Amino acid sequence: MSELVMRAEKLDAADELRGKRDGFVLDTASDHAADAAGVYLDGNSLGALPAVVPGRVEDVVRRQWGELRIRSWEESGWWTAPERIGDRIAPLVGAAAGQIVVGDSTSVNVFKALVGAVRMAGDGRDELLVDATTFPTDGYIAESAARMTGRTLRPVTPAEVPGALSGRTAAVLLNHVDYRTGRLHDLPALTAAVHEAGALAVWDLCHSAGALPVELDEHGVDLAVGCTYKYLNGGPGSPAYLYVRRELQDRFDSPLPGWNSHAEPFGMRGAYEPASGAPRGRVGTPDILSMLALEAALEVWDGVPVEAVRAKSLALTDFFLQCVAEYVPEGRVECLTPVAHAERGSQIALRCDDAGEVMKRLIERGVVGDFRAPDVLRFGFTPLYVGFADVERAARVLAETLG
Ligand SMILES: Cc1ncc(COP(=O)(O)O)c(C=O)c1O
Ligand SMILES: Nc1c(O)cccc1C(=O)C[C@H](N)C(=O)O
Repeated sequence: MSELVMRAEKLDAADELRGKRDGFVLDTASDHAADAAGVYLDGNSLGALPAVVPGRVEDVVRRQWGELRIRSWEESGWWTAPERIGDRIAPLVGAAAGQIVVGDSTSVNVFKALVGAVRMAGDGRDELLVDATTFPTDGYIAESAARMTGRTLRPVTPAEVPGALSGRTAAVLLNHVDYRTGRLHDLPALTAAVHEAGALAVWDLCHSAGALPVELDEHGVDLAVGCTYKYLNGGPGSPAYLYVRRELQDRFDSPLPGWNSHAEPFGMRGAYEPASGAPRGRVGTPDILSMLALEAALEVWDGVPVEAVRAKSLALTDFFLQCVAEYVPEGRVECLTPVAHAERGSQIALRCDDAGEVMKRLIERGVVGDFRAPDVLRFGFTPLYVGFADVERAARVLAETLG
């Protein structure tokens, strides 16, 4: 047995989150060739299925919808689900209750948050800064938000943000973890710099929530958005969330003031009067089936401290880098993810010229990561269900695939 295989066994034996894996539906050895039983390293795109979800969805469909029908808006708690589930996500992102609402896609929430931030910043500030390296949807929406609010959009890298801030800056949209490289940005320092300039900080948490501590309240983040289908395992297209810091809630002027965000939705009034608190971020009728699947999925977090998840995440990515260094011939791949823990999220991105082909072959052998154009192999490590033996096997199969 190789030294790395033995090391993986030891690390797995000492892993306090080991038992959490049983709470997920994952491949077993019999699904694949014995030497490459499914290793799922794509939870940074779509989290695996928590075992409690199918039964819950069945109950929501058959009993809550099929039998209770319209009564379920009250009796099954459908109407209040967006805030209730927001409060379930809150501790995972360091937020006190009452500040997060779940619903719509991340893209839609980026729009609400950015336009809301610009409106709160006031008329004198005519610039909007956006992370130039962002996942494309954030950039597209920021461009539209700037155009609609009459602001100028300035794309800058996160490192350039402090130098780009001025009295003209209304708001800044940043990513906590870069979707491509897995680089973790300094949320406390960047938020403080944005505040120093008198602007609002809006963070996209898609690649950090559920993988590492976020501490929104502690660092005074103004608004934040995130998806729930990656490290929160809510399922394909599960609803996203919007955080508006408590002190800003009364000033938040949503650009999508649908009837669900009205102070009295069933008053059916012609004049709009916004609800107070987190419900002000709602728009229209919530997507109950996805929303309640997410609520069930979040049960896997019961009793799991985010700090333990972070510690395991770093141990997994450290071990992957060690295995890659050991198995893959030098120079064949280039690691784009920072080695420093303070700068690393929960994924490793490796650059190689034939990345698209390599990922295809890896997936054929049961090691599932993903390819991001033009030349990046991405491997996401979800601490709740990825183990150290998986990591060793993935690196070994990668080396064999690279030839
Ligand atoms: C950083 C980031 N923002 C936004 C999105 C997606 O937004 P949406 O949920 O609207 O598809 C993703 C991934 O799809 C992402 O990685
Ligand atoms: N949301 C996705 C989808 O609907 C299809 C395929 C992939 C996704 C993703 O989430 C991509 C992901 N945000 C990324 O970091 O690349």
